Amino acid sequence: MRTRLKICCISSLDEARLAIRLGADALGLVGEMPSGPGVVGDTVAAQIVQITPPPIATFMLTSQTTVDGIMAHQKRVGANTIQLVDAVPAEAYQQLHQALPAVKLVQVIHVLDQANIDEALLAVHNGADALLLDSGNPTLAVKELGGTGRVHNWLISRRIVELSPVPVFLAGGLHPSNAREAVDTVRPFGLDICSGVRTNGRLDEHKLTAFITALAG
Ligand SMILES: O=C(O)c1ccccc1NCC(=O)[C@H](O)[C@H](O)COP(=O)(O)O
Repeated sequence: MRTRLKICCISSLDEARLAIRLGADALGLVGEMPSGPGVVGDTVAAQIVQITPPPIATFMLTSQTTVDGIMAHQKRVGANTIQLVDAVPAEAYQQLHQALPAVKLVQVIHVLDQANIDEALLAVHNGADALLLDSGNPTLAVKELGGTGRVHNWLISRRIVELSPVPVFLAGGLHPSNAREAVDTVRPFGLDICSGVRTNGRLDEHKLTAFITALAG
């Protein structure tokens, strides 16, 4: 099965068009975060959603943890997928599904240790439609919720993929030189990439092409 590709931290219409032209399956639009380089304003994010054709998915990344906060963010952006980068209450998934039946929920799990395996399976049990395994650290005083450029323990991620009944994306420190190894080790449904295909903060066509080529090989 082809490994899907989500290009994250899309910061402009031009970056969106480039990612779409090169074959992205999904675009990531990073909302307000406690830390990290990839944030895009809600107005531009909403414009990117408008120009993105099907079947390409638009993932709105939110650090909101209340149903009201998440819904208000979704209303401003209009994406078809919500990526929850922080933990939310167990009941939030069903409440969001009821309020936004056409919108899919992707739960980020920041892989730090074996306990994240149970955390991942619980999120699926509670209603997550997919998982995204990343390298942040929500326990810090200023939370890291993504965009770290760091690789985590892929063997834990591999175990989550083996146990998960829903698709799992792998993120964190991916770049053209480790993309193939990541797929072979973890066997995810898709890869998610931000800093590894950027130069001076901008989406870099050459790096993205190299990443896609590595993935295909
Ligand atoms: O990029 C950010 O600033 C960011 C901050 C907080 C949450 C998510 C963020 N980025 C979006 C992503 O999901 C990244 O694609 C993912 O964390 C991988 O990033 P990288 O390690 O740089 O490829």
